[in-house]
Amino acid sequence: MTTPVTSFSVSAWETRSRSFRKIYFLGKVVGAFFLSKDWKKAWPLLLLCLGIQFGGVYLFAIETGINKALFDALQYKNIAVIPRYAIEFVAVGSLVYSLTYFGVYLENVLGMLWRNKISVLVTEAWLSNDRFYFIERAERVENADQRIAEDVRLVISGVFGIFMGSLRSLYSIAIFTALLVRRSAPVTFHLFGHEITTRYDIVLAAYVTSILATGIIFRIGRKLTRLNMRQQHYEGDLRFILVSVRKHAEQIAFMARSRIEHLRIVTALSAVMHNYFAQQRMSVVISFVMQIVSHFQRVLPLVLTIPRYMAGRMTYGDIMQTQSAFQTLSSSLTWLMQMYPMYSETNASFDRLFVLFDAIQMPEETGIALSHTASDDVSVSGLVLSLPGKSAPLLKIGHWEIAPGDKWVITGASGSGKSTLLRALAGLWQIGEGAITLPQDARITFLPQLPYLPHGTLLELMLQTQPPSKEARELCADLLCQFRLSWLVAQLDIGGDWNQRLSPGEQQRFALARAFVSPPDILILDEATSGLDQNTADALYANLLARPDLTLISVAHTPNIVRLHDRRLHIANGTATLSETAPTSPVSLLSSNRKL
Ligand SMILES: Nc1ncnc2c1ncn2[C@@H]1O[C@H](COP(=O)(O)OP(=O)(O)OP(=O)(O)O)[C@@H](O)[C@H]1O
Repeated sequence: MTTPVTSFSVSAWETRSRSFRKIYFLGKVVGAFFLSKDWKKAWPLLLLCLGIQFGGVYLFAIETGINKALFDALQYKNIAVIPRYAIEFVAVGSLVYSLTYFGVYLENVLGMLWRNKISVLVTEAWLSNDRFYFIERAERVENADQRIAEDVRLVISGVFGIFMGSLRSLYSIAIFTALLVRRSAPVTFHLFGHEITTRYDIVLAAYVTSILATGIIFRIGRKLTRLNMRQQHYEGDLRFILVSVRKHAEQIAFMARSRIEHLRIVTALSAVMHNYFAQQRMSVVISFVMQIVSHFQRVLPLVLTIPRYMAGRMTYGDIMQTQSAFQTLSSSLTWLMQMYPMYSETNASFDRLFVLFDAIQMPEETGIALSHTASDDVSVSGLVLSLPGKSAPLLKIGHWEIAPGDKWVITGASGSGKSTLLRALAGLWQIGEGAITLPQDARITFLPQLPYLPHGTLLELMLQTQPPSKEARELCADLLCQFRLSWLVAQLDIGGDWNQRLSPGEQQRFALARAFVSPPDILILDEATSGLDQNTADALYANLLARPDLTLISVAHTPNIVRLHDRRLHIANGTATLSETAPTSPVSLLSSNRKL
């Protein structure tokens, strides 16, 4: 049983409750950036962002004071001080706006650094110990790619936005509530038969209207949140279909399925469009309600302060300052209360990301012990391969010993478990029981039926992580010639999608050539020459068999390939039997094909 050893590892993960695991993951998302060696970048940036936020709110409060003084000077025709206040107003206003934009820039930088860190860690955890393979094979998580690319971004921007927005709103509420307390007057009203008197009429008006506005918007907004989430889902479905058409272009073209695919795309597009229209209708309603509320909140402080102005208890500047403070307080209160939709969207993304993380951390159900020893032999004993959710075993092998230089072929009917056995040897199939030991110092290379050729030049694809030295280039050229791809030597530096350009048989030859850039001690082939004609397959096998130190384990169906091996593991009725192969010695082939 293996637990992924990653920067996110935690012991006995599966024994913890889901809530614990979620909180742990949230702690990791925050701690992996702010408590890691990145703290030297993270904390100064965060403190700078907070300073700018608080400074901006504080300066805005000062700006409202200057604004008041300016209007008071106008009211009392005190012309001499007007230029000074006007300059101060422009200077402080410019500073507020500059700080706001600089703050947004810094927040974006911090958000991107944080997102990058978490994406790197999640990707590392996903790719470590072949977790991505087990998760895909068991179909445990859908669209892992989308979760890494999209949900990390949404979670970071959501968590950061909620944190910064809440602090800014709380500070703003404190400052502008204090300011409005000074402008408020006593008011008496009746509520549920009780007479209530408060000294803070303007403050009360701001809180009550904000709560009411939030209630209305929240009611309508819940539907919008659902529509937003559905939109993401529909967009994801559309992307998935388009990617799958691109990936399976040839199969679709041969099957003449383009009309069906077109219909699938049109249906997915239609779901995107209809949901988008519903989303837009709801957005218009919400914007309309918000505009009305905001107009009302602009007029309300005037309604409350004008009688005091008329009675000479307030200046014109007081009215202007009160109105501005009232609007800022209302929008801060409303923001704080409207945080719920943002929270629910962030929570939905967090949940999706957590499901992936959880799947990565969960150890595989396993009974097969794979270990590495100092022995040169590969040894299999008491092996039982099972399928998920099925009690009847797929395949049983009592004892199987593979000595260095052995050439084994695995045969059996389709679906008998040949590839599954190879997966078990590679540590990619652990369901069952028994033990497999592999030589610890041997280089083992597995070749599936079709190789993985990501975008790149042929030289990059061949060398993988090795540096492209002159010797390495010569070796690649020689191997391409050995495996009958001499025409590719001139194209070593050409990049592109070689999976598309090369025929399956050429891809198989390329994979064999690539395998010998770092020559393996044990080469395991899963029908890795199935796309070749008999002569070419024979010749390539002759090349492999001519390497006496190379241990070869091949899955093959064709008798000519089977005959080339000196030992055979045959699977029938769920049981493996070991034997020598037919007497056709590969030696004659070797002599005629020694140089391919
Ligand atoms: N992830 C899985 N979940 C459930 N069943 C699986 C899974 N992977 C393989 N199987 C089943 O295990 C059986 C053996 O599959 P395997 O690929 O090993 O057969 P094979 O002998 O290599 O077949 P072929 O010669 O056609 O390649 C098949 O019935 C297959 O459907």
